[in-house]
Amino acid sequence: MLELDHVRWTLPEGEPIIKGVSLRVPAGKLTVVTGPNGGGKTSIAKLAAGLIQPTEGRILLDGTDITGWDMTERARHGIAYAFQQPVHFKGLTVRELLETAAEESLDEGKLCGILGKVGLCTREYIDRPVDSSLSGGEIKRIEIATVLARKQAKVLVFDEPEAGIDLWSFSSLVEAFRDLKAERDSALLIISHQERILEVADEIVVIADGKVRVAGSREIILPRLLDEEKQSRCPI
Ligand SMILES: Nc1ncnc2c1ncn2[C@@H]1O[C@H](COP(=O)(O)OP(=O)(O)OP(=O)(O)O)[C@@H](O)[C@H]1O
Repeated sequence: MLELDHVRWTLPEGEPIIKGVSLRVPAGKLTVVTGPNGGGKTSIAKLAAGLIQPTEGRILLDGTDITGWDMTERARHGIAYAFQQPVHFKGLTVRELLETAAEESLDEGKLCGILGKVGLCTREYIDRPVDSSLSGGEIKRIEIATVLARKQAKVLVFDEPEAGIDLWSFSSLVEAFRDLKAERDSALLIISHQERILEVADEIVVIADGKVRVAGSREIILPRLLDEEKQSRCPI
């Protein structure tokens, strides 16, 4: 389980962005963080992955205080993170990237299986270099695939996996999240605005203005959010 315990994150200039957030991402469950633009969702994902450090509060992994650990240390201990804006891994092919993530060599069948989950069904991708010859949507999907490939990961964090992804690939991705929940005991944290991702959540946390506005089971929170949306009101 990943826990944020009264976490605050303040910019060096003194502006508070995350204003005392506590949340739990239990193993074997899918927790979706949603809320209005600029509310602090990506900042929470970055705090979880160790890209930024809290100004106050603690971050715990299975009860161990990992607040001071950087991203590399957290990755080594099983926290995998797919960025909202994907990064390029210069000089690596798709195969090398996925094998590095999986920490084993993967045959074509396994590689295609992982790529198929993000809608990249053809074998031609396997030996392509991960560089600017790939489209933004392809890079994004390959990055998500590297997180899916990390079988040993305890915590998987996806920041807006829907961004820049076509409808067909998105459908595969929603199925991949369903499968992840069913097949693994990892804690899943997804930042998303998408109703179809909210529909597969176990828990939903609504973040606005750097605070948790409401949190609870999907059965309780989703109908409220959809009702607010119909009335074009902010979910707070
Ligand atoms: N490094 C930074 N410097 C200055 N402002 C920042 C920084 N990081 C985040 N912010 C600000 O903090 C607020 C929260 O940003 P964040 O990216 O966490 O929001 P979000 O909920 O993920 O938004 P979106 O839904 O648009 O992706 C925004 O107003 C953003 O401009």
